[in-house]
This record gives sequence, C-alpha cells and structure tokens, in this order.
Amino acid sequence: MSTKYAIGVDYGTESGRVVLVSLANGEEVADHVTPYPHGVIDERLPGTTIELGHEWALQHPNDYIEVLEQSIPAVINSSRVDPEDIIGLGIDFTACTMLPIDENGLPLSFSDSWKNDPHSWVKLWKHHAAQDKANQLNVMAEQRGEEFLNRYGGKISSEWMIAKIWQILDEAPEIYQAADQFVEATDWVISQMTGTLLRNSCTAGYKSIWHKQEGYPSKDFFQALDPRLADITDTKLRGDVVSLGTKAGGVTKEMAKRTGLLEGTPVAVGNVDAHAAVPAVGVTSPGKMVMAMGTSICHLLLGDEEKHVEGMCGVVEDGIIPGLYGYEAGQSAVGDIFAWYVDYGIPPSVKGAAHERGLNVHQYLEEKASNYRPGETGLLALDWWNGNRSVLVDTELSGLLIGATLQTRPEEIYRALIEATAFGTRKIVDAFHHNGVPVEELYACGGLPQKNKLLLQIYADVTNRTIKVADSKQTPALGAAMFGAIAAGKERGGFDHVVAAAEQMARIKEETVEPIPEHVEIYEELYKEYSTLHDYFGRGDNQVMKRLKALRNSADMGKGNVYVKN
Ligand SMILES: Nc1ncnc2c1ncn2[C@@H]1O[C@H](COP(=O)(O)OP(=O)(O)O)[C@@H](O)[C@H]1O
Ligand SMILES: O=C(CO)[C@@H](O)[C@@H](O)COP(=O)(O)O
Repeated sequence: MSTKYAIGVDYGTESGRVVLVSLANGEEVADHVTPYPHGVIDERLPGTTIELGHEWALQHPNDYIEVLEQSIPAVINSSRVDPEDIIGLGIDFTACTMLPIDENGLPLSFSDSWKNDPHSWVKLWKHHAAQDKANQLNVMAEQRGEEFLNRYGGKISSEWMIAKIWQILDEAPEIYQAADQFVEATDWVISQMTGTLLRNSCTAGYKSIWHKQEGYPSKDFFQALDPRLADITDTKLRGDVVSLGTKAGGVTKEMAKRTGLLEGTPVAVGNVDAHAAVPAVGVTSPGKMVMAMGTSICHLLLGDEEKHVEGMCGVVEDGIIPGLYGYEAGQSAVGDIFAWYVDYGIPPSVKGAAHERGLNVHQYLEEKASNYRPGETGLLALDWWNGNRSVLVDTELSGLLIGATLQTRPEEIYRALIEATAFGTRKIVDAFHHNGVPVEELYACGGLPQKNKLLLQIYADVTNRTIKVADSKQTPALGAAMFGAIAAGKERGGFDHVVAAAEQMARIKEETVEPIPEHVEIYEELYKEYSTLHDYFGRGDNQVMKRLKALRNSADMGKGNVYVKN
C-alpha cells in the first residue's frame, strides 16, 4: 500500500494552521497558515461603527471557511500528495468558541436581520463579558449542592457555553429566540465540511457541563437559573454527543471542489486545540502534564480516576484519550501578556535597537532578559492581564507589577512577566500534584516553546521539573490529523485507537530542558511571595482589582461608548 496521509487543521486565536501528515511516522510533509482576515474582533463590528464593550471578543465565521479554502489546497499542492492518499481529516479549535445558528445551520450573523447585533456573531473563547452570568450560575449551583460543580474545580467559567448563552438571552432575547441552536465553532465547521452537525464529547464535556453518564445538568437547575433556560438542553443544545475520533461524515461535493480533497474523504468530529495536542506529543498515560503554550496556556493531564481539584477547568471521562479521565486547567493570557507589553509598554528606543540587531522585539527582550539571574530584577508580577482561569476562575482579576524603581529597564519587566506566568503554571501544577493527580513531567508544545528558550528554562526552574518539547511546528494540528486517521479507520490505512496513532506518529525532541538547582532555590523564595500576593488579591482580602474595573465600567457607560443592549 502507498504511504497514507491525513490533514489536521488547527484553529487558533489569530489564524488557522493546516498540516499534511504522513501516517507512517507523523512527519509534517507540508504546512500552511491562513491568518483570519477579521482577526479577533474586540473594538467594533466589521464595516460598522457599532462599538463593543470591554471584555468582548468576537470572530467572523467566514474566516474559518477561508482557512479551509486557502490552506488545504496549499498543502496538497506543495506536497504533491495525491488526494487519493489523503484518507482522513480532523480539526481542533479554540474553545468555548460558540455561535448561534438558524434551522439551516447558517450563523445568525450572516442574516441581514441580525448582523448588526454583536450577539449574533461568534463569541471567541476569550470573550469575558459573561462574568456576571457565570457568577450567578456558580452561586445557584453551590446553593443547590449541584454535584457537577466538583467536576469543574468548584466554578464554571464565564468563557464557557452556558454563561455565554445566558448573556445572549439576557441582553438580546430576540437573538436567543431566533437561534435554532448554539454550537461550538469546531462542530459548526465540521458540519460545513460534511453536512452533518454532531456535538463532540470533548467540548460538550469541558465547556457545556455534559457528563458521559449523567448528561447535562437537570431541567430543575436550568429552571432555577432562569425559567427561560429550562428546556435548553432539549432545544438549543439538542443533538447527539459523540466521542472523539468518530467519523462525522465525508467531505461534501461542494467542499471537495473548494478544497481539492476527494468527495467522501472521512472527517472526524471536532476537537479542542490543547486536547488534540496530547497524543501528538505521545502522552497517553497519567503523570505527564502537557502545556499548550501560545496566546494562553492550557494544561492537560490524564488520570485513572476522577479527582476534584480546586480551580481546574474540568475533568471529563474520555475527554482527551478514550479510557482515561482527562483533566484541564489553564491561564487565560500568557503570550497575550508579552504581546501587550511589546505593543504598548516599551519605548521606541527598544524597537529601534531590536531592528538594528535584526531581531523582533520579543527576541531582543529575551536576549537581554537572559543576562539576569533569578531575583536580580527585584520585580514580581501577578499574571492576570486577562483574568485568572485556574485556580481562582475569575476573569475580573487584573495584572500587577511590584518592585519597579527608576532603575527598572524594559527587559527586566519582560522577564518578570515571563516569571509571573511560570508562577501561575506552578500554582496549577501544585493544585493537581497535591490532590491526587500526580505531575511528574512537563511537555511543552504550541508557539511559545519554539520562540522563546528563556521562557522554557524559567518554567523548568519555577516548577522544578524536566520539560520535554514537541518536535512539531503545529502540534494540535498533528493531533487533529491523528483523529482524522482514526475516523478513516484501520482498513483504509488509518488507526483504530488514538494510542496506536500516538505510538506511530507522536513527535518529541530528544533534548529536554532541565531545572537548574541554584535557580530552583531562588524561585522557591519568589514563589512564596507570589503566593502571598495571589491569595491577598485573588481570594477576597483586597478587592481593589474589582473596584477598579467597576469604576472603569461606570466611566465608560457615562461616556456612552460601551455596547449596551436596550
Ligand atoms: N519570542 C516570543 N517570546 C514570547 N512570546 C512570543 C514570542 N513571539 C510571539 N509570542 C507570542 O506568542 C503568541 C502566539 O502563540 P501561538 O502559539 O503562535 O498562537 P495561538 O495562541 O493562536 O495558538 C502571541 O501571544 C505572541 O505574543
Ligand atoms: O481554552 C482553550 C481550550 O480549552 C483554548 O482554546 C484557549 O485557551 C485558546 O488557546 P490558544 O492560546 O489560542 O492556543
């Protein structure tokens, strides 16, 4: 039999990345990136003057289709692989990235009647404007002693499906009414490729409070939350939930024409970006935490039993690898914090100096920051520029930098920001490790490990653990391709289980990043300081961050420049 291939599509925050992968050894034969034409929509609706409020983040559904149309032909053409030999396709996506669709499966934002209402658009994972709804949901669930809350670390996040839907219902009841269903973007894109809409168990489990045995929370719970939500799971969230690797269908004639794939090529049900990365680095057993490091960090871990860990995003049976419990936690901003600093925080002289050296600003600051030893900057930061996902689960928290003096230099702040994100990861590692879900080793994948060596060393030092690094440019896409090959099945040259796919295709570098004992010692001291600040500002002793956000919101309302629904 000739070599067989699969395609994996990774839908990130800013772009979609497509890889064409050999099923013989996981080699990425070709890859192509399509930046989303509309990017992250967080100021105003495209082509209008309709302004969005703070914490809003939307996307354009057509951008996702653009990725398929641009990048799939590009990888087929550059690899010269015969489409006959491309036996399957899988995708992974940011999540919960959700949208309302009509009876024909079309996004409401495509309709002239609704397109000027921001609530008809895709709400990106980092849309944080539903925090109020998440708070109310958490209070209600706790008062009623809802069991499900334990599976989500004690709190449901505002980033997730129910809070986002409830915000729509509250602020735009007409959009709620008009929506036939609310779906994850990952499921919607698959429906556009195959003509079949199925909900995958990964996003349903982690983002929509669905449980393999118990299903969604009870009608009683939704009734208590808001009587208008009572039937939601039978209506707007209806539909089969199927496990990862299930074949959703074959590529339609129309999509075959637009992508160059053969009609009928098997397509797997949708998956989540970070979760797809786990088998792609060869992790199929407990004790190994995978960090998908990019705009944000997602931390994924496997276990034999269901344990409850403070502030984790969720534990879902079969959620990552069938047969095991999959745990997820995360940090809502990591690369995004460095991007913010580089875009808004540095003087022009740094840009000029970087340019002269032929480096981008990140590379320049990394190089200069590498000359400092741990503790030498005298700085410490809290990494909450986009709120705290784990372990505090509070998007209303914000960033903090302490220790700045007239001598403080930009590269020192850059280093302190990296260290802060490493301390945030250490909180997550400790939360699992001390609650019966051991973390022995770390695996790094995503864009950051490829871009910043200093960052990886700091993470190894702060967590005092060895880090293994993915040997793949597009790890989630490689994982998605594995699930595409599972959808195709063994008889067509694919696989019958993800463990078999991982054994053959996973890619990890030989070289590891080891903690440096002298650094570990100093970071242990700094971590104690971080923990004090973390608890003081994050656990209610000092609510200054929330009061500041409330003041900012009132000021904005006064100026009338926040999107407010009548
Ligand atoms: N040299 C660098 N060091 C640290 N962060 C970087 C560097 N270059 C880019 N970044 C950050 O990487 C992030 C993008 O990560 P990537 O994994 O490529 O994308 P995504 O999060 O969309 O999957 C951006 O937030 C950007 O600020
Ligand atoms: O939350 C999840 C997955 O559960 C991610 O999709 C989200 O953090 C976005 O990931 P990226 O930072 O774009 O890689």
